[in-house]
Amino acid sequence: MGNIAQRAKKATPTIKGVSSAVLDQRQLDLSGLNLLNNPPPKAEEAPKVTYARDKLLEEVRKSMEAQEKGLSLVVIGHVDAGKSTLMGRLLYELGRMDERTRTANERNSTKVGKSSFSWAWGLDGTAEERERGITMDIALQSFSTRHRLITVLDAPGHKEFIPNMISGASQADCALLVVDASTGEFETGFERGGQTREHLILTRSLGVAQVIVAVNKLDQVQWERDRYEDICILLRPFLVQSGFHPSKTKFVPVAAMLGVNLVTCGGDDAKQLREWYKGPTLVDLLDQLEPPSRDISAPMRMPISNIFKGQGSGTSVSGRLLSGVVQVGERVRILPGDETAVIKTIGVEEEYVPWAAAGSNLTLSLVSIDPVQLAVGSMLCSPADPVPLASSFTARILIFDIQVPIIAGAMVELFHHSRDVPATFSKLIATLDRTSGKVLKSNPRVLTKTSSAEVQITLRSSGPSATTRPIPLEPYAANKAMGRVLIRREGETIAAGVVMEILG
Ligand SMILES: Nc1nc2c(ncn2[C@@H]2O[C@H](COP(=O)(O)OP(=O)(O)OP(=O)(O)O)[C@@H](O)[C@H]2O)c(=O)[nH]1
Repeated sequence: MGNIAQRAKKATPTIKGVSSAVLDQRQLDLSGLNLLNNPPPKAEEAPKVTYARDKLLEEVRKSMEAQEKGLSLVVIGHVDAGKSTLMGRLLYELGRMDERTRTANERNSTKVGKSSFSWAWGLDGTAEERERGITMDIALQSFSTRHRLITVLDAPGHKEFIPNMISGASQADCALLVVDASTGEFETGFERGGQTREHLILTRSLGVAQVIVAVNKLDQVQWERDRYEDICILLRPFLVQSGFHPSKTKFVPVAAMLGVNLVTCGGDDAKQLREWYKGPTLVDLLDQLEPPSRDISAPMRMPISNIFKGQGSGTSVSGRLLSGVVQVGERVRILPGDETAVIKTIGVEEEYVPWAAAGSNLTLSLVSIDPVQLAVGSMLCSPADPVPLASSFTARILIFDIQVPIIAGAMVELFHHSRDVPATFSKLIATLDRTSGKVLKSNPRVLTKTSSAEVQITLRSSGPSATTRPIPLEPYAANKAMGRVLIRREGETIAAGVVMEILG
């Protein structure tokens, strides 16, 4: 959880329209999350809500119309494609990283003999990440373009961190795929087993429909136009096959380390690129991303993706608000379990706010709750409209390019937002036509690669003594963001699907 916790530690939020006396108290609360010089614990008072629900919805609608259009972006791609470098350099070019931080990053990365990672230094937060030169957790940053406020989730490229990547992609509206144009490197990432393919399929399966492909490290191939175009030609059909509409797929040539064509295509380093490229920069493309529609009138749903336990001054949780609205003082139910908590503060983008709407990535500090009741993967929801708990359900799934076919009884890992639980394909109900969804065969014996099927999935206990705990899950028809699942087996993603019916 390094990065987000660090961000909370660094953040000194201000509250729009709130007096400084209140601000001080709230700032104290935030520093309380990080336990450094905490004042002695005090009994927590639960604040009261400000708005009646109708008034709040009205307020949210008004403000959404007036606001900068916000969206969250997951940065995906094969290990070492240059994702962290690209984000570090982009933040610097946009004035989100100051010169002092940049020099410190450069000095620190050189000190440990990893000077080529200096741009990634600020994003790859933990000591282990820096030592290994890879991203393990999801780093959260934000920046503004002319028309958009973009929250960035920098996902780890390394194969063993795919579960973190799933957690990142399930919080995103759009994706930035970084590919390495160097000779042989694009091919390695794109081969079976490379993360370029897997990340794209996963991201699309989790509902992300727009993607920008940054073809990076063009300096390594002498800025060759042919190399850039060959990569686009190889990727286009694969993107369509993975379910990205061509109109929602954009390509851009860049060299992240040199800062070429991120914000501008000026300067000496970009001279060779300018000879043949006259198109938009990366930021131009980011600025044109379509903001997604937000489901604000649906019941509140927020899966917990991180927890920061305080000593005395409450506990904070972070995650994406999938649907609905929340406000300070509101009581929320935590599922699974019977507990409720009261929202004391809402942090969005290093600012405290009185309310937040679907689509925002939030840090909520909670009171009137014993922190042991909170777990990563638990769901916060409105007490009046709790999420159903499921230990068995039917789903329509799309099977990936697997080598070992799936049979009834196959043991798998089920991923739903930040949660993963052991499960079994308890029944193979039917194979389906991939396009029309019509039943091709009832009760099939096996499911083979790239087929579509309806199956029954049942959770199982993780050990002989453990009992199976149902998880909060909803049919896709009731709540799109709540009804998507991914299925993995032995470290490989084998299928993605949508929940049809909760059986119990
Ligand atoms: N020549 C060149 N090297 C680059 C460029 N962008 C990144 N690199 C180098 O590529 C290496 C990997 O960069 P990272 O940004 O750490 O890659 P990543 O995709 O974030 O890697 P993971 O976090 O491990 O998935 C570093 O040595 C960078 O300096 C570029 O535009 N040109």
